[in-house]
Amino acid sequence: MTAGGFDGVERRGLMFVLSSPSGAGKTTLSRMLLEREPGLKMSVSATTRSMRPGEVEGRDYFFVDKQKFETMVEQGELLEWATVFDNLYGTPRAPVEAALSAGQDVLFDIDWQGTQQLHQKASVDVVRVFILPPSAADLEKRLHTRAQDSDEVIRGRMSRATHELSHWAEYDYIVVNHNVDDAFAEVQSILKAERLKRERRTGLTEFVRKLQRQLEK
Ligand SMILES: Nc1nc2c(ncn2[C@@H]2O[C@H](COP(=O)(O)OP(=O)(O)O)[C@@H](O)[C@H]2O)c(=O)[nH]1
Ligand SMILES: Nc1ncnc2c1ncn2[C@@H]1O[C@H](COP(=O)(O)OP(=O)(O)O)[C@@H](O)[C@H]1O
Repeated sequence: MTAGGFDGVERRGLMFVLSSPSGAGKTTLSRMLLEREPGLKMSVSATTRSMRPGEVEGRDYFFVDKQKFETMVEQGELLEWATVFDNLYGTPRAPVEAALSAGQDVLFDIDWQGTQQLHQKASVDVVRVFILPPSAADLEKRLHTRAQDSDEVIRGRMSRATHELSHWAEYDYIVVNHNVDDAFAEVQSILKAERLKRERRTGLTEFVRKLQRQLEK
């Protein structure tokens, strides 16, 4: 799991997790990160929920039925999985392992249950970021402006928000999404700083040795 360091120092790939109550802005921030951050690949989850207008199979999710999802669980094909809003969601293992071994970082839009499972499996490689909405009224407004769910589904998402929120303290970083450009800048800074962490930079010893040899000449 060695990522080509952008400054010539090899490092281990990391798993960058964004969680939030539904509607706080994870999908928006994920898309911005993927557009602007080279070396970052989205983990596309499998889900039993139905496709929303505008969603694309294989880009937003792999849409599967319950039977197929259960087979994936039985065959150990999922790195983590959980039930959210009465639907099943899970992270296919193979693409994550392939991306990490090809030297890429992986971005996850998963809930607190999945984050806990990933952290148990690979704690040092997992960076957990929780996105907060500025207020409950903003959250509800965003769910309505997204215009992809019925009023009943939105009510369900709002009532679940309290539960999702209660897990905020299990995360390494908290970003309040008032303004999308500011929130994006914060998330991007977290990624940049985490990429520079000494413990991930497997090539540092060799790099410093080389520097020392140069200095001794
Ligand atoms: N544990 C887990 N949660 C997931 C996965 N994929 C998506 N989720 C979470 O499921 C929740 C519902 O996702 P979705 O139906 O797309 O609605 P959204 O909240 O509007 O993005 C969100 O909290 C996602 O982060 C996954 O593979 N594993
Ligand atoms: N800072 C923001 N201010 C206003 N609207 C936002 C902001 N961030 C996201 N949105 C909008 O809120 C809605 C929900 O955002 P989305 O990224 O789909 O949230 P999530 O993936 O967390 O459910 C979308 O319509 C999105 O364009």
